[in-house]
Amino acid sequence: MNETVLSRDPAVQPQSPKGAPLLGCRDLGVLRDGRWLIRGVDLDVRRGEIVSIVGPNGGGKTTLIKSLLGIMRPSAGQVTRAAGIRTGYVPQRLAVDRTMPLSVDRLMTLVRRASRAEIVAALAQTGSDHLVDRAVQELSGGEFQRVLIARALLNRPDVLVLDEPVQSVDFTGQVELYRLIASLRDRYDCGVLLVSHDLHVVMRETDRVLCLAGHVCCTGAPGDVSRSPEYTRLFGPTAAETLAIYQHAHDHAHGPAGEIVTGDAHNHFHHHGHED
Ligand SMILES: Nc1ncnc2c1ncn2[C@@H]1O[C@H](COP(=O)(O)OP(=O)(O)OP(=O)(O)O)[C@@H](O)[C@H]1O
Repeated sequence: MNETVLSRDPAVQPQSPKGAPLLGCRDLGVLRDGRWLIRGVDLDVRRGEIVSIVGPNGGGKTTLIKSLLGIMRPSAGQVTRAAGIRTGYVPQRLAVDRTMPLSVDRLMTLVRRASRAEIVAALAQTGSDHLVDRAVQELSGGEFQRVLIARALLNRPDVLVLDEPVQSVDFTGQVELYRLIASLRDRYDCGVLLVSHDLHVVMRETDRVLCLAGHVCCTGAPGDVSRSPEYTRLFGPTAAETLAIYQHAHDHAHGPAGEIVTGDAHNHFHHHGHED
């Protein structure tokens, strides 16, 4: 493992202290085709913390991170970004066709140039340097995700943004991947923003959770987590079986677009509320 190749050069960019806000938004909204995909979202990712965005399909998780990264244009509110920070992004989907012949080495440099030494060093950070000459289409789901994380590390990010990093990975692999992400946070003292469908594995390594269903349903520390039938309905029975679930009382419902619906909430998309 070569720490020096990827280490930050303080002469080039002084690092802000732990806890310093790096990336976030205020009252962020994205309107497309007359529909608010997300609305009124406040978020901060600070140096040294892992923030997880959870929520149902179509809840706007990808929309939020793409807006934070400048890939999608917000329609309301503000993105806040500390001066000079670098981001590393592990997208949910890659524009490259995984069935096309492509080596890991080449995949690593599709978006930004890097030397062979830098590529191998980045891969080593995710325990995948032995894969450098392999064909991408031969990789397992877990190996592929590790390579993508290594690729994001090439940018020496202050904030690592991962959109569903454990997709196509089995349960044990998911635990290992989240441990890896936590160890990268410790090693680089970066902030981490990650998206997940569910709560159960992500909770073990996360500092703060934001539940997004068009708007922020709730946000807080995983220490506040406990079981809740409403969350079981939202995230499925696995979440309830494997982990305490985010603590909040449930007092409203959301319609299909995430809007708050009052009245007979049980007939709606999901039903929950806030303690705070
Ligand atoms: N550019 C766009 N124009 C119009 N609608 C969009 C656009 N991008 C996303 N959407 C819609 O916005 C909603 C939120 O999508 P998004 O991908 O952000 O949700 P998500 O929470 O990441 O979902 P998933 O968990 O399925 O990945 C969806 O209904 C989607 O179809």
